[in-house]
Amino acid sequence: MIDFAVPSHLENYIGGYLIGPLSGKFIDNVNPATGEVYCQIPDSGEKDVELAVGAAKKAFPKWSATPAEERFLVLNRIATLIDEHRDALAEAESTDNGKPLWLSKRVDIPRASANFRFFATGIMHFSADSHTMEQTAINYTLRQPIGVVGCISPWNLPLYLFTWKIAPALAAGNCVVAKPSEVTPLTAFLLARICKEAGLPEGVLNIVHGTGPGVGEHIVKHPAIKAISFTGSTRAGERIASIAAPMFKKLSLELGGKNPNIIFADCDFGKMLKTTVQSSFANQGQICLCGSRILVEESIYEKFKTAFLEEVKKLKVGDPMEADSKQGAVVSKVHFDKVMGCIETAKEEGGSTLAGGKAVKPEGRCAGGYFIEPTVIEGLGPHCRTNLEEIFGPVVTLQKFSTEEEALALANAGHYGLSATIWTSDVSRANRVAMQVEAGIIWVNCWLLRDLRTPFGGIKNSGVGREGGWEALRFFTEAKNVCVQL
Ligand SMILES: NC(=O)c1ccc[n+]([C@@H]2O[C@H](COP(=O)([O-])OP(=O)(O)OC[C@H]3O[C@@H](n4cnc5c(N)ncnc54)[C@H](O)[C@@H]3O)[C@@H](O)[C@H]2O)c1
Ligand SMILES: O=C/C=C/C=C(\O)C(=O)O
Repeated sequence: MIDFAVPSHLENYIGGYLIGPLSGKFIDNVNPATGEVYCQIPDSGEKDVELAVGAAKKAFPKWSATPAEERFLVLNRIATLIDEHRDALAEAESTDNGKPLWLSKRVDIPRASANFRFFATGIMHFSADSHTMEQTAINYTLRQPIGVVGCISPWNLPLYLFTWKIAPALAAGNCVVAKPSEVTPLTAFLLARICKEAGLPEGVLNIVHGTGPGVGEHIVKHPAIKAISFTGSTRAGERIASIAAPMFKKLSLELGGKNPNIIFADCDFGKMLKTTVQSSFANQGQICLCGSRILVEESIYEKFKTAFLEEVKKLKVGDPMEADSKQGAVVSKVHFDKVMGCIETAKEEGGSTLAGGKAVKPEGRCAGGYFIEPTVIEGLGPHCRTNLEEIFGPVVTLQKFSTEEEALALANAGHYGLSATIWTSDVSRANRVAMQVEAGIIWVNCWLLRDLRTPFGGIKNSGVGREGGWEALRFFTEAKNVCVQL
């Protein structure tokens, strides 16, 4: 039986054991929907990372030599246990993060089990190349696990993104030192209990809780950790690259976005409208793929604006545990202040607030929580802070364009290049625009439709490297070519 009760103090998972931080220090963990502290998180440091690396190094020879079929079995058991305990995990995720419970149940937790299942099965099909030099030689390429790798994840999709890194790393035969966000550590802690129950050998996965500077940087700096997979802000990505690059570590950086949602007049208006409400405000706008810059063709601009505002005003913001709350709380007081500050900046820059713009104060249990109205801003050009900087909250802007060239110029303004959505029923235009938008992920007439086999990642300041499918398994392995003369 796995215990899903939340203890007063979360623990690290090192060498197969759940243990407190060596310093004995903890950080408050706040429920953002109520503003109340509900448990303590280890404030781990360099020594805890050292312990975790030691455990991972010790486990590596055996785990890397374990047949893929056996790695499949244990990772698949983890997937099954996540599914079996979906409700408890979803409740933990929503309590920790503030997102609606229905969203955790429908998206976050099912995706976490899918990540394990996908890479568990994937590793049994993973293969490498061979190149024949006619009559002369044959080259074959080995794909060997790297050793100990580091995985660092953010707070917006906590278990979803944590497992998206850990699963391919483990499937490929590596041992992992992982750090979830200190803002949302609970489901990673519960995952440790699941891994024990599933029979994951000790030391194969180690989870160290704590802050970016306290734990994350020590993972990045550790000489025995040969690859870092990081998802988070562009600023932290820069810092990580500055440490890891001179050490010649493999790096995968999934960073911020300021994604355009390009709406042409010939689109399926109803479908576009429904999806645009989601791509703007799902998870309180705290998804790196949210389309925060809505670009609309002039001829339908007014029609779109009226219909969109009508839908946005219907979105109920409130207690994440209530089934009719379309939006819950943003993740923390710090983030609440940041997003409210961005709304102020938009006003100072001359933007008009068409919807939202204010904090929401629900009655009862959530009176002390961090809730923000879905906010729509108009009247700002592409080069202001509001349209250049990632807000990562329930705030979108509207801009209009009259030609395809203008749409592209607006879409490509700025330094990010993560994703884009294109709405049109002209297939040639969809392909033409997709070719020219500067982003790593393009959706045509849909949003966040995910096939886990596809390469996932951004260009420009949105990161380097790709996750997903073979890309992830290639990232977590070293290619070694063997050339045999015939
Ligand atoms: N591209 C993607 O796939 C993707 C996905 C989700 C979130 N994000 C981005 O993440 C950001 C929001 O998440 P966040 O606020 O948790 O990001 P963050 O960069 O503050 O933190 C992410 C993680 O990195 C750790 N960290 C922070 N500083 C570090 C350092 N110097 N060294 C090592 N680790 C460090 C944090 O403790 C946390 O675990 C947004 O910018 C969002 O766009 C990107
Ligand atoms: O907030 C960022 C969302 C990232 C999503 C994925 O990495 C994914 O769907 O695989």
